[in-house]
Amino acid sequence: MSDTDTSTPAAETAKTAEASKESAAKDIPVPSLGAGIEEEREYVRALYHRLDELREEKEAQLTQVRSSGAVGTMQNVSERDAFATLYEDRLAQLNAVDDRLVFGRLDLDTEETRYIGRIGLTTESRQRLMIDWRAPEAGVFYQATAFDRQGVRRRRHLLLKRREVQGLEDEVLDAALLQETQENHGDGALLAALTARRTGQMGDIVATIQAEQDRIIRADRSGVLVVQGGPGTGKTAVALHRAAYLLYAHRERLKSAGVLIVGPNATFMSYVERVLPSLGETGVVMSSLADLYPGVRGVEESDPRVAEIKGRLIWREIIADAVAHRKRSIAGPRTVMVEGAEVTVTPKMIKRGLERARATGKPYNEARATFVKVVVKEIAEKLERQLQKSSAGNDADRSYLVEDVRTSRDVRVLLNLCWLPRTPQNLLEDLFSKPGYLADVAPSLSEQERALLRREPGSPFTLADVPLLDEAAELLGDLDETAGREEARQKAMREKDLENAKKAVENATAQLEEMGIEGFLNADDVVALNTESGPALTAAERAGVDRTWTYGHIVVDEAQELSPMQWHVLFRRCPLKSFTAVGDIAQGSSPSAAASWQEALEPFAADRLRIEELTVNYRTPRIIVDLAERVAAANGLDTTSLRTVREGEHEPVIEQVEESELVTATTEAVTAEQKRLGEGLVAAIVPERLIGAVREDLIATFGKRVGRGAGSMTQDVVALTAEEAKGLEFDAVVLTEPAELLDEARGRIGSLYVALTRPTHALRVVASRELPAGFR
Ligand SMILES: Nc1ncnc2c1ncn2[C@@H]1O[C@H](COP(=O)(O)OP(=O)(O)OP(=O)(O)O)[C@@H](O)[C@H]1O
Repeated sequence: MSDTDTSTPAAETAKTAEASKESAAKDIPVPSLGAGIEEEREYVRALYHRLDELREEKEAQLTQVRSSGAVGTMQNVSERDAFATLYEDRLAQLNAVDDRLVFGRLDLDTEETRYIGRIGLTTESRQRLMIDWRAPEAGVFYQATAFDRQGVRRRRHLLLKRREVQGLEDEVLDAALLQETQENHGDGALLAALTARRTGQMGDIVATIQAEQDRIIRADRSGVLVVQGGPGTGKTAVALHRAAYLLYAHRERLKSAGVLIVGPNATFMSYVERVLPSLGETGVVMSSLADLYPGVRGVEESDPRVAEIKGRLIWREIIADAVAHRKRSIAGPRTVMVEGAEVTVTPKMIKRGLERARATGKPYNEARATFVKVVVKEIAEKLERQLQKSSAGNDADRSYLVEDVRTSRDVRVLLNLCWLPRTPQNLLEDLFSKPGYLADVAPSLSEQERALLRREPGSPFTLADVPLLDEAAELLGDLDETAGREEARQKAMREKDLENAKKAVENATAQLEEMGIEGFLNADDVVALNTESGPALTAAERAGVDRTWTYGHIVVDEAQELSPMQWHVLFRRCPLKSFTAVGDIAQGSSPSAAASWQEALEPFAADRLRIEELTVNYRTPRIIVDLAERVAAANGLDTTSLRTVREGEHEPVIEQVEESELVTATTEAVTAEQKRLGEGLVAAIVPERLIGAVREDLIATFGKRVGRGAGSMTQDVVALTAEEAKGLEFDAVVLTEPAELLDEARGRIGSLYVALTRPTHALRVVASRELPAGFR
């Protein structure tokens, strides 16, 4: 296809007919039911050939569109940018799905064969080569069982390494077929995935999604879906695949509104960041709870009591009162100087301004603009009357007076005294550094609680401050009253440009489809991608920097940790209340962690709550889960007993050492695990107090192989606190001084339970103190 093709419609039709005759002859033969690995390899090569072809086409189109001022029917720069964005997006998607492009094959009762892969692919002549895993026709690949075949005779897993088929795994569901074909047995695709070495970066599970997970992934978008599941049951994996599924099934709506994925911290976000791109989806916003307020990264709140207080919903009222508190009239008349003239401002004049501003119903800073306008006008009129009087009725034009009043220093001071312009940051800073102010607006907090909140001005904002900043921003509104107008003007201009772009894309849609790949952006998507902020920013990028952006869906991981205020902020960002929240009530360790999902979500979505449960642990072997469950039970934590996929080969090892040896013993334990595994990722989970020393000691032994947080491919040793280990997993874990981890969490067993369930293969405990109950 060429954007500059000027052939007549008749000539075009003739050409297309010829082309499809030619390509029909080139239909790619689908390997038969009895096909072995060589035939499958050939087919997979054909799939990659098609992928490469599409990629080349896209690259050529992109080069062409970039190098030309205006192409074909495109009339302006905006159109060109829209096309460039479209091609770049598609190219990024085609590149992202290269690794293990295809993973499944279905043979059906109808004799139809379907290949299942990361995206849908068709030839130019519309032969369907591969189906997107999210398409309805692919659903049976995950759902069919021997008891409920759903028309499936055989499910075949194609095990690829990069582009190469390395093996086949067959599950024959139709008994009659067992006689006819030779089954390919192996380790099992699922087991192979589960025992594979960890890299420090989460991978997708698209090839081996299990039926109970698939049902959740494809569940209806509306309402709040809570997925409760013990450690390692695939909650994070399911949440991310669900985001990809929803983007596929509701592309129109979600591509422009965006999907937000929220996780507990930056380490976790970088652990999961590659999953969605590997599924061909890039249009999501990922944010940790600390980053939800643009421009601020909340630091850890060091006192859990403070975090708990700041998590309460009463802050909606406290902040509303704090905002209202800074509006007041004056006690008596005040004289101000305007360009050498004295004017007396009366409380009545101020009151009229306050009332008019209040009547606008706008947020604080925006209503202040009305207040300023009204009072300035009142003063100017009074001044004019005075001048008229003193110049004996001289009716000269005195329209300049308004500007004189506005710029008078006295007037500005007076206006600020009555109605101070505020930012969320300075409002919070005042609340926490001025005890009198807090006492006035937060009578519901005890004196002791207020004392705990006290801090010096200039202290960094914390994780627990983030929702309070957001609440304040909502009530304060935009500080710069002119910003909105300029934005509106630019928006109108862009809308006009984009209407043209949309027309151009529509013209080309038919041709785009012929490129043979499903799920292309349509004209609306292109417009949506470009509206308001120009072609350089995608919807996701714009949403990420805009606090007031409302999303089409929000996914929350480790949702049990959220405080009521954090939920409050998230619900504001999705007025549709379309949520997927995954977590484990038993793993709760934050001071605001909820005791039940109902309790956590009732204030926001009582009638829209659905709870699903995942019950199989895919990560941790039985022998380690047994220990974790024993420790949990002995410490009064109520966990549902998990089924596990693997028994495990390595019994947990417990070493008792002297206090002074803790650090070196940790390094030795890491070394021992490294040796035992041969290759893989080993984590030392240690108390906060020891993290620095352990890291240093590990670096002395392992050098650059040591990383903190989610390691990259080259880092195979990491040292973290229990809090940081949340949601992550490692081939082996060395757990240092569990009794201290329990102290750190003020006796809450949740984070120790989390630490014990991180390994995929082995666990070693190093302790100097007495072990918490349940370890022996
Ligand atoms: N169907 C599956 N196929 C292959 N691997 C899977 C499957 N389901 C889960 N896993 C793997 O199991 C591990 C645990 O999954 P995940 O991290 O999503 O669990 P989780 O429930 O979020 O755990 P936690 O609550 O302990 O953080 C991951 O390595 C994931 O890739």
